[in-house]
Formats: sequence, C-alpha cells, structure tokens
Amino acid sequence: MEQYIIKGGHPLVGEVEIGGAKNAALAILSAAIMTDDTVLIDNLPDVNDINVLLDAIEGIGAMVHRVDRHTVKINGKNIHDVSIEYDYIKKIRASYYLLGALLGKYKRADVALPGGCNIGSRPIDQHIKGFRAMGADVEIEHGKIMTEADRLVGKHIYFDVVSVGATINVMMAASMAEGMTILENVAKEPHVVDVANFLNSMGANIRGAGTDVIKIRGVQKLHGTEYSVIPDQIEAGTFMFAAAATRGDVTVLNVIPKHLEATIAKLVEIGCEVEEFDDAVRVVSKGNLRSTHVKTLPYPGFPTDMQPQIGVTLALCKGTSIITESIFENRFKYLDELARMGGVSKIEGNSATIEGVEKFTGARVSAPDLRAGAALCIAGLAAEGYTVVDDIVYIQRGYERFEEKLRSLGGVIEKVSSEKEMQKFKLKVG
Ligand SMILES: CC(=O)N[C@H]1[C@@H](OP(=O)(O)OP(=O)(O)OC[C@H]2O[C@@H](n3ccc(=O)[nH]c3=O)[C@H](O)[C@@H]2O)O[C@H](CO)[C@@H](O)[C@@H]1O
Ligand SMILES: C=C(OP(=O)(O)O)C(=O)O
Repeated sequence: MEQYIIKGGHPLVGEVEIGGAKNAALAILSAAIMTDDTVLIDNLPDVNDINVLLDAIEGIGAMVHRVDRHTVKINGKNIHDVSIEYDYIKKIRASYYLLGALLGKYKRADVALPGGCNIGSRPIDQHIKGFRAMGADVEIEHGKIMTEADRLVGKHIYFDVVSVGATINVMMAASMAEGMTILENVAKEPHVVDVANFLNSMGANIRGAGTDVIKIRGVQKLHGTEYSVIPDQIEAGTFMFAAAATRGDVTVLNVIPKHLEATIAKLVEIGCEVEEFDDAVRVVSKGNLRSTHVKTLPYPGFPTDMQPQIGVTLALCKGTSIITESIFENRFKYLDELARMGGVSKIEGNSATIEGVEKFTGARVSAPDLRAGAALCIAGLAAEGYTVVDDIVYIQRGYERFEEKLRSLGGVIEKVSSEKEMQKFKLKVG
C-alpha cells in the first residue's frame, strides 16, 4: 500500500501546469464509442479513473490506441458486447456514462452499478427517469442496470434534481434518439458544456449546454473527430487552496479562469491576493487569513469537489467558518482526520463549524476519498513536522503526478510503500 509522507512548513511557490478535467474526460471517452469512425482525444489526464474506463471500453471490443500519456485514439466499430462487468468498473463512478453511450448507439446496454467515492448515497433515479422517458426499459438486476429500447424517441424531460451525471448521460442517449429532446433543470458545469461540444464536433445537434435547458435534435449517425479536453478546474482549485494554506505564491497554468470564479471569490474573501490572466491564475497568500462561510452548490456555485480543500484552509484561518454541504451528505469525513493534526470542528447535519487554529501538527491520517485525500495533503504541507497520508489510491484516481507537481512548487512530499522508505525520506530531508 502506497502512502504519502510529507514534511510540512514549506510555502508552495512557483508555477504548475494543470491537466485535462477528469470528469469531462470520462464522459467524452464514453461518448467516443458512439461512432464507428476513429476519434482522437487529447489533454486527457493520466489518472487511474481514465485508465480503468479505457480498459472497460477495450474490453467490449473497441480499439483503444494510447498515442501518448495524454492522447488516445478510439474506434468503436468492432464493439461486440454491450455488457460492462462490475470487475472492470467497480472503482469508478463515471462508468454509468457507458449506459447513455451504448443505449444511444445500440439501443441496449447492461452496465454494473457504478462505484466511485463514498461521499453519499448517490442514486441514479434521474438517469433512469430520462432513459425511460425516451422509451427504454430499465431494470436493475444482479447488480446491473439493464436497459433496452425498440426505439429511442426524443421527449421533454424535467430533472427533479440538478445532476451532472444524469444531464450528460441522457444528453448522450438523446443525441442518437429520434426527434427532439428537451432537458430542463440540467447541470451547467463546464464539463457538461465540454461533452456537448465534443458530441457536436461528432455531428450531434445539441444547443443550450451551460444554461438550464438543453435541446437535442437526434441524429442517426455520429462521425469521427479530434478533440481536446478542458482543463481541470478542481485540480487547479486544489493547488490554489494549497497555495493559500501554506502561505505560498502559486500560479496555475493552462486553466480557464471563468471556471474558477467561485474558488477565486472565496480565496479573496479569506484575504488572498488573486491575479487572473488569460489562461492562468496566481494566488498569493501572506499575512493572516480570515474565516468565511461556504455553501456547496451546483455550478456556478462553489463546487462540492472543492469543499475539503477549502475546509482545511479555513481550519487555518482566524475565526469561525461554517461550511454547508448541500450536494453529498458524507463529505466531512476529512474533518475527523484533521482533528488528529489539531483541527477543531463540529459537524451538525449538513453543516460543519470550523474554528481556525494557528497551526496543524503532522500526524498519520487516512484519505477517506479523492478530494478529502488531496485536502489532507494540503494540511500536511502546511503542518509542523511529518504527516503520513494512507490510502492514497483515492488521490491517484483523479490527480496526475500529484506529489511531483507539489515537489516542483517546493513541497516536501514523497510517495513511499514501506516503513523503511519512510525512514529514508526522514533522514534525507532532516
Ligand atoms: C464522475 C463525475 O463527474 N463526478 C462528479 C459528478 O458526480 P455525479 O454525477 O454522481 O453527481 P450528481 O451531479 O449527479 O449529484 C448531484 C446531486 O444529485 C443527486 N442525484 C443525482 C443523480 C440522480 O439520479 N439522483 C439524485 O438524487 C445526488 O445524490 C447529489 O445529491 O458531479 C458531482 C457534483 O458536482 C461531483 O461531486 C462528482 O465529482
Ligand atoms: C467525487 C468525485 O468523483 P466520482 O464522482 O468519480 O466519485 C470527484 O471527482 O471529486
């Protein structure tokens, strides 16, 4: 089992290149099998979730050619199976996108119920509602979602909750349905827009992505394309909060500042200086930081995927902060781990009250999920002494070369897999 060992107390300083958005890329790779032509996708993050999904796609007969670490060619012509087994995709959430993609193209799909981070109950009723509305039968049996349609017909669908996954999934299936589908109360996240742009570049006819209503006129066939995934706003935000918490000065490169507005607003509120450029954002953190309140909301609100990262930062800000988590009920687990490092907080329902402390002290902690794991690394980088983060396999789901990027900013962090390696690291860094 690999762990991170971190020697805290070094402000992060410098520039860091941000990769492609995991959550856009997962949907785009799934959509890529909807044509029989070859699709080239670039700016993919080289993270475990992507590799698991590529293996699943290859497993059903698609050609997957990894051109380099960030580029892949996919051809879905020889898909011989529309059944995705649990073993392939138990670790990832986005496997459910194969439902929309296969249902749209072949009018049939059997996909094991998705995995992903244990951050809440994560129902998929809205995905199913959308598929059923378009005429598909959907059954859940033996751990699989089985869906089939004689004809997939466009419909007017109102989502009861704003869901990224349901919006993208139903949009994919609808792009190869008969006639017009209108989706209301949809998610507006940048990755929803990115997937719509990708499908349109394959010949789909999707309008309105990024607003509350998406209109999709179904087409019979999609064609090949070349596409570059948008930058990962969550990876960027993670480094921005790491700069804030370690009192550093970090510029995130290759980002779309517009996608980072909620993050930037909170950094400014707590007292950081933030400079925006065309495709970069600089965060300077000096002097005392002050508390604030945060509520997670669908885009353009403050992202739930950034809640733990702001949480550890607020735990080092003067005063009392309140975080309200309105999307996933199980996203405060990092606060128990942070308590080992001196963090002071109280959770009541979907709110956490965080009392700022002057410093954290290094301790052994465990990553409860992807973003919480990244947040605990930030805490370790800001703490006095050594922190060991266990269960980093979660972090590896969504951050490419996380420790290398942190090291390039002056962070003292190493990936180790034994007590011996840990001791060697301690001897090396003193
Ligand atoms: C792979 C991927 O892109 N994951 C992201 C995606 O997850 P995911 O797509 O699973 O999250 P959703 O946007 O669907 O979930 C939002 C809310 O809607 C609820 N809900 C969702 C679907 C449904 O059918 N019924 C229902 O009630 C969920 O329980 C949650 O409370 O968006 C989340 C919210 O931005 C992010 O935290 C995840 O990182
Ligand atoms: C929760 C996340 O991912 P997933 O939905 O794949 O579990 C995330 O990216 O923060």
